[in-house]
Amino acid sequence: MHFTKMHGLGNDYLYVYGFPVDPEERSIKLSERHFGAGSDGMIYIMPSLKADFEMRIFNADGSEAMMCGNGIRCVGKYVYDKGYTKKKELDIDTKSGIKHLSLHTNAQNKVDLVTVDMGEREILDPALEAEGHTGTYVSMGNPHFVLFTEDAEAAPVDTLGPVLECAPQFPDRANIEFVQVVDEHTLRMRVWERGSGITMACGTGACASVAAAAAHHLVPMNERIEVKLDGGSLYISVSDSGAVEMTGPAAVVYEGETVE
Ligand SMILES: N[C@@H](CCC[C@H](N)C(=O)O)C(=O)O
Repeated sequence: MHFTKMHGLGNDYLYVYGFPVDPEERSIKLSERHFGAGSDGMIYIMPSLKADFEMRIFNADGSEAMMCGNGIRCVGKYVYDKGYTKKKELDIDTKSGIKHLSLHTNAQNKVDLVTVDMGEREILDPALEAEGHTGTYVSMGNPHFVLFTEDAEAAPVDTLGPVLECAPQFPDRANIEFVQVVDEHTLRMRVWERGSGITMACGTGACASVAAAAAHHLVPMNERIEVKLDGGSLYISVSDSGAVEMTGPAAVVYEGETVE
């Protein structure tokens, strides 16, 4: 099986054109960082009758995700740079609906930045208590629990993250974001991702964090907010109606072949 390892701010997935019979097992095996290729999961790209392409996302533990913000930007780069499309305005079908992408190209006509219409955020509970911690429960198509903290660097991401991921309040588990408000246009976020653990960035998590911060009037609506992640920055805005737009980079690491 041919794959392309790509990343969005260090959130790395193996991208495959097509869909295998055993996506869960492949993701567990190939994502493993010592015995596999090493990734936060796998993303499959396919033709679609409803949109330009379809994507399916599998976390490193084999669970399927509804949406991936960093992944969808890489899908845009994958299909354009490899010549599957000449369009720079694209619709991608995901398990959480069709998302619109605007591709930005460099002097070599390669995609380096992608803007995504992420659809509407849903604030499921502005002040949910789980395991003694109060946070904002947000859906970006996938579930996020956003905790505001004074110091994101000191947040216990590796110990509290897995506990909250599996808290009884989240029957489908949840992605956990630890967010510090730096100023009214800047957030610092660290993340524990459902099914993958600590990652260097989470696009839907960054969108959920800005949505939660806007809901609590910590950042303005309708303005670009910088979210600083371990792997770099995303730029996100939330409109009055709750529509979320995200802009960030997409990059190739290498092309690979599995040995069956
Ligand atoms: N890294 C992603 C989110 C991937 C899916 C997530 N772990 C889930 O299970 O919902 C992103 O960039 O959004």
